[in-house]
Amino acid sequence: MIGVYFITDPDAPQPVADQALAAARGGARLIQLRDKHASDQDMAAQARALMPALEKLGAKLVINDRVEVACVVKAHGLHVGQGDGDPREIRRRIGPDMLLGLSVDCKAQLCRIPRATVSYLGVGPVRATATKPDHAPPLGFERLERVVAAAGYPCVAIGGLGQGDAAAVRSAGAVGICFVSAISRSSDPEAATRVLCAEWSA
Ligand SMILES: Cc1ncc(COP(=O)(O)OP(=O)(O)O)c(N)n1
Ligand SMILES: Cc1ncsc1CCOP(=O)(O)O
Ligand SMILES: [Mg+2]
Repeated sequence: MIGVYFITDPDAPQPVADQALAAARGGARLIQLRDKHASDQDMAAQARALMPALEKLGAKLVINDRVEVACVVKAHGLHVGQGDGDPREIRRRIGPDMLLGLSVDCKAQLCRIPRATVSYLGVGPVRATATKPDHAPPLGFERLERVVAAAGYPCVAIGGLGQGDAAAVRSAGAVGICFVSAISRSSDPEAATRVLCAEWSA
């Protein structure tokens, strides 16, 4: 069970490091560092600074998109999308032990996943979201359930999710629920994460 998974938001009021630590203190077990504009060097420095503190809090750090950064900092995980490269080649580069997440936005993408490469799937967006302006058409909860049922991999739901959604995501069969703005844009990200974790565990 993955549980609550937080992705950092460089456009939110609080610094990314504060968001990540607050989410981990609030109970998120996976924290993804996502910044479309940071240099690899800045991303690696941010990751190196965060990893020991996150580990102490029982959380793992996942790098978004940047295979090289994930390798250099020996991150716990890497998350890539459909357009971010061949998962088999990415698995070869990161080695057998690092978590590898892959985004899926429809059932048709499932049969193209190379066997024994991916650790989990990020399925969504469930709803439309301003956090990712280039997102695929929203799935809704019914199609989420159908994708999860057909996946054959542990799935986390993502996109437009917030308080009140955990029960529907769990009943769709997902093993985790992923948030950006529900945590990053809260006035108290740690407290917001606690509420989301309590809902997930209820
Ligand atoms: C857990 C999780 N699921 C999906 C995504 C989206 O990844 P991607 O499609 O590569 O889009 P970007 O995040 O790179 O804009 C994700 N990051 N995390
Ligand atoms: C990165 C990503 N991939 C699909 S939707 C999304 C953003 C989700 O952000 P929010 O939780 O604020 O809707
Ligand atoms: Mg990507």
